Amino acid sequence: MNLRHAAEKQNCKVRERSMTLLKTIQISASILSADMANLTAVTEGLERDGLDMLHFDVMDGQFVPNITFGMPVLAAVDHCTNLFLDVHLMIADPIRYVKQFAEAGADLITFHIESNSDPAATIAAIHEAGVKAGIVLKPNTPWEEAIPYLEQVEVVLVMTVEPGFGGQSFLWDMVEKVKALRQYAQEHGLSYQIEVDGGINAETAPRVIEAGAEILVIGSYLFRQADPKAAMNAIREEAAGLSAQGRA
Ligand SMILES: O=C(CO)[C@H](O)[C@H](O)COP(=O)(O)O
Ligand SMILES: [Co+2]
Repeated sequence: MNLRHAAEKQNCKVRERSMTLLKTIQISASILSADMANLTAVTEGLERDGLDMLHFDVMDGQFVPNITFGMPVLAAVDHCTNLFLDVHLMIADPIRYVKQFAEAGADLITFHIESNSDPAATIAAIHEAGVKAGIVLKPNTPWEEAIPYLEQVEVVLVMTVEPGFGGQSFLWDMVEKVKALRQYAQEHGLSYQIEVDGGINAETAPRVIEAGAEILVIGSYLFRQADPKAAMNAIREEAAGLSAQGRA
């Protein structure tokens, strides 16, 4: 019995898979900072609060010096939520696991360009599995290394901390990388969305939005909030204000 079949036996509602990213600014909550013992309740609460996506940080202890969770956790959450599932693979040779993460419910799979799988083949495998594909750049990887793949991907994820751990401080130099990727998309008529991940909070969010980011991964900041809905709305209002001023 595969994971999807097994999870369907649970008494959870079946999620309608959304294959479109509709809103201008989307918030993807990194469950790395969530109360893992109460993941279903946390997910349901955030969905009610208007969250757009759930971000799964998959770490293997090889590509990054930390180990988190894999397909079984994704499959269990998939069958308890309608939220879009954003899977960030921080693993060696990610192409090996594309099919399994797709079967477990991923809507978007992002993988590191620095990993040892061929990026073009990995993007093709993700698309073949019926899932949106994205490439991830570590802070020290120049944005230009993404150029050969930018026509193929739906998302480019700019790491704004070193991958491996939640709760780190935002690397301000990454704002220029986001700007460069936004400018390249405009100049070449490309439609990839820019996602940022690491150290996003009320202070850093406006700066990355202004630079051109559309998907914000928020972990520790969101899960620290007494009122996550108010925190998400404040960031969206700030984004709307920047947009009205022509700054985003
Ligand atoms: O990919 C990640 C770490 O490798 C996490 O998604 C990221 O760090 C989010 O957590 P926080 O908002 O606490 O920085
Ligand atoms: Co992440």
